[in-house]
Amino acid sequence: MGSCKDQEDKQMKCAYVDGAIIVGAGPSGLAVSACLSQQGVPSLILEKSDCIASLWQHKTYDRLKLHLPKQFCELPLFGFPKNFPKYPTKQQFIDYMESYALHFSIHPKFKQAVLKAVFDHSSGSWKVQTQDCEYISKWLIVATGENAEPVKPEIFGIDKFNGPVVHTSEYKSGSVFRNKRVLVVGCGNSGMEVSLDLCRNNAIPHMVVRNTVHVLPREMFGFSTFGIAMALLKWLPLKLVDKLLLLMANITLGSTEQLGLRRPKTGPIELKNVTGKTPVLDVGALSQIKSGKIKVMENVKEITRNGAKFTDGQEKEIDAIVLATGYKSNVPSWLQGKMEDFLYVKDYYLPVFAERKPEDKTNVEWTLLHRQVCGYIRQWIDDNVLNHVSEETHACSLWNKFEQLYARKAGNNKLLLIKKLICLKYKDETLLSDHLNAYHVILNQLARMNIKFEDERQGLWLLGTLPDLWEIFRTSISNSAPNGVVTMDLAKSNIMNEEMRRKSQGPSQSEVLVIEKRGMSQSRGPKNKDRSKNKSNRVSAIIDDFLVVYDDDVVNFACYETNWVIDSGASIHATSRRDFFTSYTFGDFGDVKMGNNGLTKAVGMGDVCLETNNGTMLLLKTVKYIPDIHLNLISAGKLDDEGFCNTSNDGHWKLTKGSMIVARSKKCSSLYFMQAKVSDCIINTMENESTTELWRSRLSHMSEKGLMVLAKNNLILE
Ligand SMILES: NC(=O)C1=CN([C@@H]2O[C@H](COP(=O)(O)OP(=O)(O)OC[C@H]3O[C@@H](n4cnc5c(N)ncnc54)[C@H](OP(=O)(O)O)[C@@H]3O)[C@@H](O)[C@H]2O)C=CC1
Ligand SMILES: O=C(O)C(=O)Cc1c[nH]c2ccccc12
Repeated sequence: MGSCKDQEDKQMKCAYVDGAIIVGAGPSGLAVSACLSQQGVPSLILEKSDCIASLWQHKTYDRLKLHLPKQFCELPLFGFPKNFPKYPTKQQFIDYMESYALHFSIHPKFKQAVLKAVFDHSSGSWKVQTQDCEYISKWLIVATGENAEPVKPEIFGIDKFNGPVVHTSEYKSGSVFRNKRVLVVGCGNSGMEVSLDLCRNNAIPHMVVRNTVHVLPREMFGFSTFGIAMALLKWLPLKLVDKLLLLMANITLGSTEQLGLRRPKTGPIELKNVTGKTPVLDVGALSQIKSGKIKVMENVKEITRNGAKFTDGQEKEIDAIVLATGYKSNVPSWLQGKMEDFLYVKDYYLPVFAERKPEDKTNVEWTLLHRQVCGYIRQWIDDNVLNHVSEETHACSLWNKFEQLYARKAGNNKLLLIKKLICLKYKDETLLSDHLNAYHVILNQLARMNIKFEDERQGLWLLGTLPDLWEIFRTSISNSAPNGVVTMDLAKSNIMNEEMRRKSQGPSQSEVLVIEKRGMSQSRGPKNKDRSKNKSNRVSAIIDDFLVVYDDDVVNFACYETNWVIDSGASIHATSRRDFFTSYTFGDFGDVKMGNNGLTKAVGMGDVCLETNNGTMLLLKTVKYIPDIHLNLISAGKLDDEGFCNTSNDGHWKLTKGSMIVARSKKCSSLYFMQAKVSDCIINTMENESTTELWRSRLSHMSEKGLMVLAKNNLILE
């Protein structure tokens, strides 16, 4: 497979990829990689998630099976195992993907969310930026699929709904909805299959059908409908195949109209070609609709606290909502360029811009190309605009209509987008990378309308989208920004680092311990209660006379003040804060053993200048930059080597140079905590005599038990 050569870069690591970059380790990405490697072309797959086929592994329900026979779903060069059933289960499909990757030695780079990909004309290469590296290659292959992001429409009143609201990507099984009335919004394959699963778990699904839909049987007369369709298409024109399919569907299923499932005027295959809308293959839902167990509802007008109002005036009480509203590609949010450029890249410009049909194309080819281009252009269009052009099959008129719509709505859209930008807030339970994507999408849309913001404003605004609970994180970034300028890159990389840090600690360990208050033994009860009201500060342990709180949003420093652990056992100085460095070299500075015996990498090294509590400047040399470490660490041994004198006596620790006291703290187990400000000046005033005022560390009284908690949470280096 491909390899990459790292290069030093001012802000961001950068890697030259030997071969092609493939974005996405789903079935398509793996297949492309395998085919390329068979031709001797190396490639590197960048994958946002932590595994291959992540949609299958993380975002599918338990009961899912392929609904096309396996021979239509196998990847090139290495087929399904012979013993797999005709319709493999989700787990079988995942196992097949895993063995496929193994067979071709495909090793994607995981947790690489592509934020931006731009073609650099001067070097003739693609620059693909993830949260922590810029990958450079001559070739970019986009294999992120059509289902990269769940679509969660804003339904009026849904924020007031009292029960759970889940998207099908989060739905696993109907067992948790037993005896509950569930509103399933959407009647694609997901909506139908989830409704069926709810029925089988004795829940009461109400499925919203707002539009026409083609429901076909999965099999007709013992043959898969898809197989029949593909076979007929070899011999007959598309429209005729559609007619035959509908005829046979009517024979096997009966009319679906009276069940509330009206068919579109366009046939199923033509509709799929033109709009991308997949026919629903029935795997049992239809008979549950017939028996009344799945209730078909019209579109939702409004969601109330405990129910829904429908457009036909009906009102129903409901206990939960499942959004089966589909997925969308995220490509337009990170692949930079104008739609027009992509028409040229894909050779799709002819139907839009050519005056008449080129002579080398037949009428059939020309019509097909028009339809393909229409389908392609529609992927770029917002849902609300899509409704106006969904029936258009002529590329040129679609383009004109689309331009008119946008031109007419431009002012309105600008306002809408600005409003969106202002209202965008990060929600704690979502992925930060998704939030960044959403932010980028708005900025890109505005940029396309010629509304551009300077880099610093973009960076500051991004920080502003974080909720109030992130105040300390936000302040620390803006305080420590070089020259006080928070660039977009700085804001982004800090936020992504923070997400990585949180993820690497796992859900139960994603908090940082903060010693909050001393002497609580008398007043624990009410204080606890008060704290628990505040979502961010949850009391999790009371240790001796200290209240230890887990704080979701406090990083291990307070604003400009930072805490440093001075460890007699550590052999290096280290921090996870890239912005602390006054000088910095990027590179591989070796593996570092973590408290939990895991290994992590030092990816840079440099100097950090601290102002200790008594105003003394302390220059830490060769501090390692370790993105995964959770504390700022000073090695006592290394200070000794640098000519300082570490003394500890009777639980007190003192750092001196000559006659000057540089810092003091109280000893706690084998560690000391020191508070210091990070300074960006490089002068070392150690040579100057200065006042030896004492300082008090907030953490200096931490109990041994507290340290054990820190250690357990992998916050301390061995
Ligand atoms: N077993 C399998 O192999 C399965 C395969 N799939 C595939 O996965 C892909 C995604 O399927 P799916 O998740 O069903 O998504 P789809 O996009 O196919 O369907 C989304 C549904 O939600 C409706 N919808 C969207 N927004 C709203 C709204 N605001 N109010 C009411 N209804 C709304 C759409 O209606 P409208 O048409 O009016 O826009 C449509 O019925 C498809 O290709 C599908 O074939 C899915 C499940 C199982
Ligand atoms: O499941 C999918 O994603 C499909 O595309 C299925 C499909 C596309 N065209 C068809 C025609 C008849 C039956 C199934 C399909």
